[in-house]
Amino acid sequence: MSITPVLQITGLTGGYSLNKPVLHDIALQVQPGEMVGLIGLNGAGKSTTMKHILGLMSPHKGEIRVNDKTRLSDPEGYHGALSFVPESPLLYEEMTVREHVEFTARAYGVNRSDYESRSIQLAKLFRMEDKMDTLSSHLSKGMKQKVMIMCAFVARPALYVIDEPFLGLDPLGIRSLLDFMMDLKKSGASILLSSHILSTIENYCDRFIVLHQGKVVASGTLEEMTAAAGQPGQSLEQLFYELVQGGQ
Ligand SMILES: Nc1ncnc2c1ncn2[C@@H]1O[C@H](COP(=O)(O)OP(=O)(O)OP(=O)(O)O)[C@@H](O)[C@H]1O
Repeated sequence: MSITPVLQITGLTGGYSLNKPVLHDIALQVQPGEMVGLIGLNGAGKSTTMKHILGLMSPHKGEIRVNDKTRLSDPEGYHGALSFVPESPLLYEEMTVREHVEFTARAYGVNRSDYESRSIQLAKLFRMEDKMDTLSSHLSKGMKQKVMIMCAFVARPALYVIDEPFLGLDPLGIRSLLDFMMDLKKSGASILLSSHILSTIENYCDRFIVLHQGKVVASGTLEEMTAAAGQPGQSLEQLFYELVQGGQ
């Protein structure tokens, strides 16, 4: 019996205007318990792909399924099954860290005791315990990013969509985030992660999808991709460089 992917994108063409698509016939899957790295140069289409998954943009063509549901067939089931960490923090200046996390937990229907235990765990993990009652406007850049991460992780959806989360995080924050994502994965969650820090994600992601100029130019495990390129043993960074430099 085949397993239903948590995220299945088929034939996605999309972008900001109908006559100038940014994404061209994208196909990708994320299986339960899998962490997939979405990599590409600036402007390759990573964030645009994520905006389509989140339903902030509608495909020109193609289909996106989360837990086998589409946004149109089951909007609640679709949106309730995913949470998002954006590239830049988007916070309410007048709300404290605790209020952000609590508000998000309520929106996802997390019960009180789970909210309490998870928020204590996340505050400790990201060293934010003494900032829980601080207004978001009084936080440093990296702390704001940590609030976005804590909000995404207070819920336990099937799929986390995480756009370049390491920017602004200190080395301890990066390690905490990676360790936490590994724990989530072990518990069966799926993660689609975009990042430019290839040397870091190389050791954490199960598979990679290389986007270049809005197209998938390679995908698979590092071993599969390096074998396909005839370069076994290459690092992700070396392979990526060779895959994209020809198209510049
Ligand atoms: N709001 C927008 N309106 C019009 N075009 C946009 C908009 N946002 C992005 N684009 C264009 O879409 C293309 C893909 O951009 P996207 O933000 O998806 O790239 P990315 O891979 O996430 O890059 P980065 O690594 O810099 O975050 C680029 O050509 C960009 O100029």
